Amino acid sequence: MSISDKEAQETVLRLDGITKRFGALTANDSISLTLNRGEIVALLGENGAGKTTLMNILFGHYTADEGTVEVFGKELPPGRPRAALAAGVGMVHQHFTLAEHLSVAENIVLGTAPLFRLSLGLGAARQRIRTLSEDFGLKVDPDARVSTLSVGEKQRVEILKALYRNARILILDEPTAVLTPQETDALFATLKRAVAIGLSIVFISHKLHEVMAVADRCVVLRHGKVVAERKTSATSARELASLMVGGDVPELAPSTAKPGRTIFALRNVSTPDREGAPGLKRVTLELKAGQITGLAGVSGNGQAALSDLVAGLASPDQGSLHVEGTVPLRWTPEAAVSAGIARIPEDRPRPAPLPTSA
Ligand SMILES: Nc1ncnc2c1ncn2[C@@H]1O[C@H](COP(=O)(O)OP(=O)(O)OP(=O)(O)O)[C@@H](O)[C@H]1O
Repeated sequence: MSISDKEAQETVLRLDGITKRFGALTANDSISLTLNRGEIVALLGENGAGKTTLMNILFGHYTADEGTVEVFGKELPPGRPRAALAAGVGMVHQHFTLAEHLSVAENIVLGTAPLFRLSLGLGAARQRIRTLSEDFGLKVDPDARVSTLSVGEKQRVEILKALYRNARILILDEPTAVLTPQETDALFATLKRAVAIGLSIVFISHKLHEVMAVADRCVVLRHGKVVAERKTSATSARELASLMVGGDVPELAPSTAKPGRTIFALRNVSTPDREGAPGLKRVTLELKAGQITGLAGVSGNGQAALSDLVAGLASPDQGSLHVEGTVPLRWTPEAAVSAGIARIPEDRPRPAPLPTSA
């Protein structure tokens, strides 16, 4: 089943003149946005541009000061969290909302049927999940316990959950942040299948090459306002970047600096696993003066442990840490600061964890 040109022109979601103020701050400033049937729209904007606020209004978690939300031509009552879901809008959050000890099928059905039915067997549900998995290329075993799944599989469960509730509009909040490149390709294949059969998608992302690969249209927010809207075929990652920041993005020239002496080193360092996050396993790394060292990896594979270690919030269990060629007697946040190390955390509003040892 594919959609006709006429159906493709149908507007399935219309946000009209949405304004939301928090005290003196206008987080959303008269935002209007439409999504058509069979379309993927990317919502772009720097941190704080107002994307989350806008989605919170769509899902009724916040009430807009001005403006309306229409889904399939019907205005949603403001401030009613279930209204968007009931109208066919599904959200796939960056942080999953699954019950780890339940199976995939139980998680998907949870909330759609009374609890006692869960224990009466999930025969029909399981079959429907299998059909949806096949139709959308979302491979996952309905009987697997969620705690045993990879991050990519958990995301597939979240998407299945929305589809099982008959969502015709999917909102994906930074869905590739936690995925490997292969999982990202598989997700994009799923999204293309979904729009080919008439679903519509809002894709929130900062990754411009991904937006260019998957979106039909891009809407750029800056300081709470829609500052531009482009067909993806008529723009470039460079133009989108400058629209997001509101100025030219300087061309990156290759560094001409010559690496100097080693100022910080880890030799065979291991740190304990913590709250489900993996620690480091025998990591060796050298930072030289005049050099930028990049760390590649999907989040959840030890980056947080490394960052905590460098900032003095953790000490090595095994192996050694060297600052300017010497091994500090005690490695604490104070020692790290005195060694000239500064840390800019990923999640600025979240307080830093307390040191695990010191
Ligand atoms: N509940 C709130 N109370 C006060 N200010 C808020 C609230 N929620 C958001 N803001 C402010 O509104 C502005 C827009 O924030 P919002 O979270 O919508 O941006 P965003 O584009 O989603 O950013 P990010 O990518 O970091 O999530 C920010 O300045 C933020 O500090």
